[in-house]
Parts: sequence; C-alpha cells; structure tokens
Amino acid sequence: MRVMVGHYYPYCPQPDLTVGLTSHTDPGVITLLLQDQVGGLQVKHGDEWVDVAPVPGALVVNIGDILQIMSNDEYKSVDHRVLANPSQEPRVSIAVFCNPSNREKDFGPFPELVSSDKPPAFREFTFKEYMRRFFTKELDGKSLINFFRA
Ligand SMILES: O=C(O)CCC(=O)C(=O)O
Ligand SMILES: [Fe+2]
Repeated sequence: MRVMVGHYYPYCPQPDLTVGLTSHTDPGVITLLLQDQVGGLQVKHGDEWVDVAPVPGALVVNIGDILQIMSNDEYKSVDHRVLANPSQEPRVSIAVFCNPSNREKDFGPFPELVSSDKPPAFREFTFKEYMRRFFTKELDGKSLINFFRA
C-alpha cells in the first residue's frame, strides 16, 4: 500500500533549540523522497549525522524496517532526521511510502535468506501486531525493529 505525504517546514528563528523532524527509521519497505533545494535532511552513518545535500531532480531512496526484517538483516533501515529550517524560505518535501499490505500470512525474514549460517534475525509477526507496535512505540530510531528481533 503506497502513501504519499507532503511535508512543510516553515522558517525557524531558533533552529538550534529544536528539530524539523525527529530521528526515526521508516517502518515500511522503501521510501522515495523528493526534497527541494533548502536542505536539512540528514542520515546517521555510524555515530555521525551526515547531510543529504539536495540534488535537483534526484530522489532519495530509504530502506525501511520491514525490508530489513524481510532481508534477514542484509539491508539496514536508515536513521534519518530533518533539521529545523533556518532559511526564510519554507522547505517542502514529498515522500512516497511503499508499505506492506494487510495480509493473513505472517511477516518475517524470507525463507530463502535463512540458513544454518544465517539463522532468522527476527521472529514472525502479523501485520496487525506490527501496526499496533508502530503506533505505540517510542520516538527513537530502532525501537520498532528491535522489538521483533529473534
Ligand atoms: O522531509 C524529509 O526530507 C524527510 C521526511 C521523512 O523522513 C519522512 O516523512 O519519513
Ligand atoms: Fe522518514
């Protein structure tokens, strides 16, 4: 199920005191993100926040938590955030979230990616449980995915 979200970050007179969008990982499979030229998006690399400089016409593709789970930890969902906007011009971004759909079968690592060398890193769970955890989780980065670790 795809969801499109438009974000609007107005000018912030005191950007050091707050953030535009707090650090998180996207819960779905993949996110396609179009940001404008104002900038402020950062991804976490090790312990450092790295700017994702705007490139005209380029899309940012984020790996989400469900893809990390289905790939049995081969792909990692990325922690990211948006700084408060110090420029007079508002910042606008558009995200398309490619999310799993509700289905009867459980979610978990693909069997093809599980072996005796690589045991399942996550347990199986239902879509309903995933959504319930998503809506009750803390705001910090990896609390959702860590809940489903085997
Ligand atoms: O506004 C941005 O550049 C990022 C938005 C985002 O991370 C999200 O909607 O999950
Ligand atoms: Fe995000």
